[in-house]
Amino acid sequence: MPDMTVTENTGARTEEAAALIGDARERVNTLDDRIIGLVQERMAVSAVIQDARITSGGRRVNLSREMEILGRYREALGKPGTALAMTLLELSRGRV
Ligand SMILES: O=C(O)C(=O)C[C@]1(C(=O)O)C=C[C@@H](O)C=C1
Repeated sequence: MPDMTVTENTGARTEEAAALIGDARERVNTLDDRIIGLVQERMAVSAVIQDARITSGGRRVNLSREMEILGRYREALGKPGTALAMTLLELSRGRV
């Protein structure tokens, strides 16, 4: 009889699978922490660019640059990459 506390948490049906999933979930959590940190770092760098542009008399948004970024993410990750890039842009410059 498998340990139900472990298998309920992971959805696994064997102890072996539950252990593997537990380890892999730790790695996913570590990666997510790093991704969140990188997103926050991206937001801060983007704010520096936007402030410089606005202070110099320009506009917050630069559409041609956004198209370039959307293209990079789409090329690397496909259609969901475009959605991810749009979310990153919204986090970085707010809604337009
Ligand atoms: O690259 C710029 O010029 C930025 O202002 C940064 C950034 C971004 O977060 O990627 C933010 C707003 C612009 O519309 C385009 C891109």
